Amino acid sequence: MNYEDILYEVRNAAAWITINRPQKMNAFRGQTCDELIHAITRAGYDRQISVIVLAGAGDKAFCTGGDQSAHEGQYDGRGTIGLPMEELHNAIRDVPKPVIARVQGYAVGGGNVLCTICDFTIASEKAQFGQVGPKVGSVDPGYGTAFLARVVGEKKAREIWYLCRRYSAAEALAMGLVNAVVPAEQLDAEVQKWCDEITEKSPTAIAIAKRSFNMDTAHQSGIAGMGMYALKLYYDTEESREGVRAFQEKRKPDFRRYAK
Ligand SMILES: CC(C)(COP(=O)(O)OP(=O)(O)OC[C@H]1O[C@@H](n2cnc3c(N)ncnc32)[C@H](O)[C@@H]1OP(=O)(O)O)[C@@H](O)C(=O)NCCC(=O)NCCSC(=O)c1cc(O)c2ccccc2c1O
Repeated sequence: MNYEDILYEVRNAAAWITINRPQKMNAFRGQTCDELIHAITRAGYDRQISVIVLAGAGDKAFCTGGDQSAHEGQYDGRGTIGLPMEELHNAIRDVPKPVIARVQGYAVGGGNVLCTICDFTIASEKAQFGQVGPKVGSVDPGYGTAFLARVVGEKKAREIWYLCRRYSAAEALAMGLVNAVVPAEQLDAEVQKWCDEITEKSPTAIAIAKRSFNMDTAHQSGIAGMGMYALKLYYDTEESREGVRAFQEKRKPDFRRYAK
């Protein structure tokens, strides 16, 4: 597969996969997800690779989730909602190698979900995290909600989703969403250090450990697949479209008329 939306580079035994859409704050469209699935699977089953790094190009954003300019009712790709999100999430979970999120800027919406699912997140002091779904007419009915609660606890996960606040790297570290925070200029060196430490270890032991960690929450994959059908129905409503329009028009959404 030729990549247009991502970059693929091998450094020592680490595959660095970078979302390369800085003009869209590294938001993903359908094609981006397909390329990410391909690259993660390629690295995951390449014997020369021991660890995968997921990154975003430029200074501003790791990833800001679904591309709101490629979103009208549903997104522009394949799958139930026009984005093969559940396949992408499963690819990160299923590859027998650790995946590290390298976060230098915004990890927002689906970008924050990617961090949540990755085995590790290493962040610059300038990174910011948060969910935006209920502000823009979206929600992740799978790992982004249920698995987030496993990572940061139920109360914090509900706060993150219901209030849609932004959290600094230090706050993310304190809540267990991030493994390490370093000054921006040390980020790549720190990530490479983690990669090199992993590379020294037994790949089979790590692969079994990863599967074993996944086992406890494996049912969430089924919930996510089913949840996509609910999300599709939601995306077809005026309530969801109001969220997307408000973001595009840079105004506050008016959701009150849809109160249940
Ligand atoms: C990221 C921000 C917090 C940045 O705010 P700031 O005020 O600094 O900058 P601007 O808001 O002015 O943005 C600058 C520039 O970037 C464009 N942009 C930012 N994000 C996106 C995006 N996601 N898509 C397209 N374009 C984006 C923005 O329009 C500006 O462009 P200009 O041309 O005007 O300069 C802030 O931008 C922000 O909060 N962004 C919201 C991002 C968003 O809505 N993301 C989608 C959330 S939904 C989602 O990710 C998602 C969808 C699904 O369907 C899922 C399904 C299943 C599981 C998970 C899913 C999922 O997570």
